[in-house]
Formats: sequence, C-alpha cells, structure tokens
Amino acid sequence: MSTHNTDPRAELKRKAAIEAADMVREGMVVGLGSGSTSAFMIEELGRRWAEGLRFSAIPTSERSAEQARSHGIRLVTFATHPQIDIDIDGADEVERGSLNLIKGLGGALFREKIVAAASRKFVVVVDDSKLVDRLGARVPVPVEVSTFGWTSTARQIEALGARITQRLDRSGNVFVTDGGNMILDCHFGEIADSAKLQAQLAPIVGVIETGLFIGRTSEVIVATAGGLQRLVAA
Ligand SMILES: O=C[C@H](O)[C@H](O)[C@H](O)COP(=O)(O)O
Repeated sequence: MSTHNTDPRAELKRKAAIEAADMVREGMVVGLGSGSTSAFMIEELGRRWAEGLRFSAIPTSERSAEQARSHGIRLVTFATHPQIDIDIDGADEVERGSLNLIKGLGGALFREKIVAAASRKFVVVVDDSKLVDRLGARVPVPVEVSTFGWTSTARQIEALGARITQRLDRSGNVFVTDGGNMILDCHFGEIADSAKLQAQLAPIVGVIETGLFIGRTSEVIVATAGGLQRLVAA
C-alpha cells in the first residue's frame, strides 16, 4: 500500500525520508527508525528492496519491524550485527546548531537510542516544523520508566522542575512500550542545557531512558516548502 497523500506536512516528511533512504547502499546494516517519517523511509527502502538492493536492517520498534517484514526486508539482530552503518530516524524536535533532539512522542525512544548509539552514522529526517531554537519549546521530554515504583520515579523527575503527565494510549489506558514499560511526558518548557538535564535524569533509579538525544546526530535532512536542506552539527 502506498502512503502517498495530499497532506502537505506528510509530503514534506516523505521527501526527506526518500532522500535519506537514498543513502543506503548494497550490503549495509541499516537502523530503521520509528514514526510516520520513518514509515515513509521504510516504504522507500521496501521499494528499493523490490528493485534488488540488498541490505540488513535492525528495526527500532515492533511496528517498524512489521512494516519492514511486509516488504520482505531482511531483519537481523545485534547478536550477529553489532555495528550499524547508518540509522535513519525521525524526531519530535531538532535544536538548531547543536542538532540535539527530543524523540519518543511515538513511544519508541529506548530502542531508538540503542540503535542510534550503535550506528556509525545517525541521520535524522524531519519537516521544518520540527526545528526549534531550544529543545522543550513545544513538546515534553518523554521518559521511559519502570512501571514498578513509577510514582517515586516521577517525584524525583518533578524535583528537577518538570510537570509530568503519564502517557495514555488512544483508548485511555496506560501506554505500554515495546519493552513493557511506561512513559512519563515531562514538561520542562525551554531547556537551557539539555546535556545537563540528560545527566540529571539518567541516574534516577526507575528511569530506563530519556528522549533527549544529545550529541548523537550526524546529519539532519529537513524538508521545507522550498526544498530539502541538510544540516550537520556545528
Ligand atoms: O517514538 C517515536 C519516535 O521518536 C519518532 O521518530 C518521533 O516521534 C517522530 O515521529 P514522526 O516522524 O511521526 O513525527
């Protein structure tokens, strides 16, 4: 099924995603991101797979795995492929200059960060609405936490200045990640020092991973109404 549509934002995401998919070469190990932009990228890689391009892929979510499988793309694991050549993923916010990110509004941040950390090149694909001067301007920081003792974990995050909402799914039930954990959406407002915040959140017992991706981005492909831009970290 084609995901082409007439939504102008979706069309921008699709263009950026296709540009990123073009970076995949024969024989590469590829990290497959999650979310609507990554879905366009996987669709494009599926098209290229059908044309004969052969690569191995590690998906960052069950949903991306399912989509890749539906195209026949070869999925592998870290056990046999510990080093990823290129990881292509979306983001919820990209900070101009630093290219630090907030990710995880779709709930896949933990696996996404593991895959990004194991990749030689981490390419982020967004439309220009995701670019911000300071992270936290528009979206909360998703933090994946253990369900056991989560209220205690939440209190410690609140002490860092966050207003917390527990992530729910579309049916109003507690959202459960692919890893069986839950997500706290932590509203900090504009974050002056995202590296410091990451360093404060990471050691809190019960925090599994945060959606702050600091110093990991190799390149961002941004789709604008005027065309594609490529940003590299300053
Ligand atoms: O958990 C979800 C991921 O971090 C997504 O990559 C992120 O939310 C961006 O999603 P989308 O491409 O749908 O805007």
